[in-house]
Amino acid sequence: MITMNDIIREGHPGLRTPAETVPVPLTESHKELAEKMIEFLRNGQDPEAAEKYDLRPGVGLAAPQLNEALKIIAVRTMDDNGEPEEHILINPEIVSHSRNTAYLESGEGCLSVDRPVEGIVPRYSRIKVDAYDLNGEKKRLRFRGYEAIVVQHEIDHLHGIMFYDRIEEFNDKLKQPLPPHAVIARSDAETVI
Ligand SMILES: CC(C)(C)[C@H](NC(=O)Nc1cc(F)cc(F)c1)C(=O)N(CC(=O)NO)CC1CCCC1
Ligand SMILES: [Zn+2]
Repeated sequence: MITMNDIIREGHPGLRTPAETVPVPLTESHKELAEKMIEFLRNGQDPEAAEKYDLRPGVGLAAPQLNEALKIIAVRTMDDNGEPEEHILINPEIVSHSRNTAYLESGEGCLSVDRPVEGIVPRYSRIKVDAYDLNGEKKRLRFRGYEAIVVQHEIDHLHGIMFYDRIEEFNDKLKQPLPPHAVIARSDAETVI
């Protein structure tokens, strides 16, 4: 099983290595890796397992964080009814997105970053993603709200992009604040304008 020791931290070149497209249908070993990634998120969100194996409560994980330069991401968030929603996305591509942007009011963190980094991370409010599932079936998914932010954070890892690469500085030259973004409260993950 994956534990925090398997996750590489900032400074490790693996986090800046662009991931390779995964051959479809998946090899057994790539399927196994994807399943271990989603299991890591399940364990991290189970208080007992998280305590027992000392896991951070992950909502998303990208293969490069395991020093595997492969286009595989796993996402596990709660839907509006508090039910877990899991996605394993192979070779995910954002094919279209909203013009609107959104961000988490409390900023973002990362399983590969062991320090708090202040600042807002602009994301698209809604995205359309083409990807393959574990069985090699092609699918087109739509994400919005908190889940869209997690998926964008993970797809960034496939391109060697860390969340803080996107933190905008207030444009002090013009002394103007950033253009209006929809703010997503971490708790209810509803878009609050
Ligand atoms: C870095 C860490 C803090 C562990 C973050 N977890 C997280 O936000 N958990 C969470 C959030 C809630 F709103 C409610 C809840 F129950 C648990 C996370 O997994 N990631 C994923 C990651 O590092 N992927 O590479 C960071 C998130 C920041 C924004 C999107 C993903
Ligand atoms: Zn991350």
